[in-house]
Amino acid sequence: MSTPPRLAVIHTGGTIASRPSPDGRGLTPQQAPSVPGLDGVQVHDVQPFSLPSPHMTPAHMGQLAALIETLAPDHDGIVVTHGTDTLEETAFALHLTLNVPVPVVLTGSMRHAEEVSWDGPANLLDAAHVALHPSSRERGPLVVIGGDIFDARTVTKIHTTAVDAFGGYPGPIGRIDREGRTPRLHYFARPEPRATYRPAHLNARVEILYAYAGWTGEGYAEAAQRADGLVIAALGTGNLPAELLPLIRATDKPVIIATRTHAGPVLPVYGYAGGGATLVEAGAIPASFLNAHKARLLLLILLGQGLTREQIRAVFERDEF
Ligand SMILES: NC(=O)C[C@H](N)C(=O)O
Repeated sequence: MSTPPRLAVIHTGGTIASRPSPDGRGLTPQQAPSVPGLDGVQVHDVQPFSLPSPHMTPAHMGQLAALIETLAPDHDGIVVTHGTDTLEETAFALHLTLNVPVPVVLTGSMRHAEEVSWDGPANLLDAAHVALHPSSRERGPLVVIGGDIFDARTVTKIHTTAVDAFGGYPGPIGRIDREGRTPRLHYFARPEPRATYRPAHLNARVEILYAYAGWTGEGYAEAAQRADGLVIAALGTGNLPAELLPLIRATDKPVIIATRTHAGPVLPVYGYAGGGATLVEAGAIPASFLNAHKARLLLLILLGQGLTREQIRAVFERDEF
């Protein structure tokens, strides 16, 4: 007789574990959900903490990575339930640091267990099927919501309330549906090799500044003084008002230029003061296609690994993530 597949489900909180709190103060994580209808699978539930995802920190992400590494040798797949607000950050931190042979799939829900449109069970079952599927191997951590399968590098939350709350350019890398009870899973591309990192710590201070028309650098000097590195959610292809150029030139810590635009790369093409080409000439590092909060995690991890500004530049320039 063949041994049943072994699935670990790590519960971390979020709406998928939430209900209205008895004191009437709103939703809070209370009870981890169980995977519905997974016949013949050995499920091992683990709950390292139970947090609303706005309370997640890089330290929790590191704790989660260590737990996954411990569980991986004895399981065929791992599902992580997580609040959706910062799910993409945890997924990307795991993408950058985890090197385990079994699929790791993050999921959550947008509606809680007492709503008519409760999407937790279906997302959890989809995530379990994806995690146990052999074609999910070697793809890095995945995110499964509403039947769509996303890569941790590109996935982002795109809606505050809709059930299909996740997207990101260029979109899902696969799809899971069910024919009756049989899962039907398709990937649209083959797995790619990926760099992983082993930071000694996740304590670097990396702050994000958000650019806007008329910004003359308010908050920049203070942030540059106290942080180990900065990320700027800049404009368009990575441009800023002219006043930022001398401030960036005077900063010897890494300054990463991401974009507040929701899709597309940062490219140093404009040569006016504050244009992307002038920022790079002044020492800034383009974030490629990473959004600001993912660029922040990559910088935090590279700083934790002790890389210099030029080594950090090389990682971003070569898309080694
Ligand atoms: N849908 C959700 O999970 C949102 C919730 N605020 C969280 O991220 O914990």
